[in-house]
Amino acid sequence: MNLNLQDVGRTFDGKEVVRNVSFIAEPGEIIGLLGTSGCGKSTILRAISGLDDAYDGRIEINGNVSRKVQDTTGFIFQEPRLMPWLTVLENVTFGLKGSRDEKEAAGKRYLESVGLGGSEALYPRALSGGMAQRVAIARALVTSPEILLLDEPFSALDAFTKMQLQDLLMEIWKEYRTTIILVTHDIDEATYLCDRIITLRGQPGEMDRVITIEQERPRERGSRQLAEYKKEILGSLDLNQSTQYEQQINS
Ligand SMILES: Nc1ncnc2c1ncn2[C@@H]1O[C@H](COP(=O)(O)OP(=O)(O)OP(=O)(O)O)[C@@H](O)[C@H]1O
Repeated sequence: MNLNLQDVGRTFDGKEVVRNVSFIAEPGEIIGLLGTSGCGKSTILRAISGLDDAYDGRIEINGNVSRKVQDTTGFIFQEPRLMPWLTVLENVTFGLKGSRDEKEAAGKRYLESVGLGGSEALYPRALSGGMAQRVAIARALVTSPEILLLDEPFSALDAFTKMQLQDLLMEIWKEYRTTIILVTHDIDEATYLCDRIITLRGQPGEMDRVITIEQERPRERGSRQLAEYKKEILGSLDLNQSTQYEQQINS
């Protein structure tokens, strides 16, 4: 899946919040969008997703312009957004086309691949935050998306679960080679997962740097090389506009 953004911008009620965002994501590439709060990361993701069609500029998916939600796009949000009255398996297969047997088989397969084989009959209330987010990942994958849009998918999780799910995402990516656009506040997460990181800054948010992470996978968390990238990214962010990164400067 090739994704091409050309001069994408967005204005809400006369207020410009995103300006001139352009980049190409090659098939299988993982691109991180990083920037201080309010610089327009989620707005860009919503434009790519087709959930918002009132943006300026042009977004092409595999060479086609479309302002509608695509079947080939999967979403994972910060919170799992599961339906409490449906079982884990029903949550994953909800809205899927095909016979009941086909849907169940697909749901089970993807639950297995996120480490939740055997949990099909549970209800969301019985799940930990990490398990619930695994269900959300399975639900996104079950449609065989060519592009995955991730909006701070792990930021509500504790540090340990977060690392487990980042590694799970890497395993899934190795298998399916899905193009991934990842919005995150976590610089370590971005340097660990992404091929390229786009930093955004200002109001309206504009692209500042595009940083290619030239490191083989699997990467080593906390390595000297990733620390160098982190320094470069911190140098690009509007830190005086945000307290969000203070903790990350010191870690
Ligand atoms: N539907 C909307 N109507 C009006 N303003 C909006 C709307 N959606 C977003 N905005 C504004 O656009 C700006 C960018 O918001 P957005 O959520 O994209 O930022 P963000 O970088 O993802 O922030 P955060 O990191 O805090 O999630 C903000 O000033 C926000 O208030």
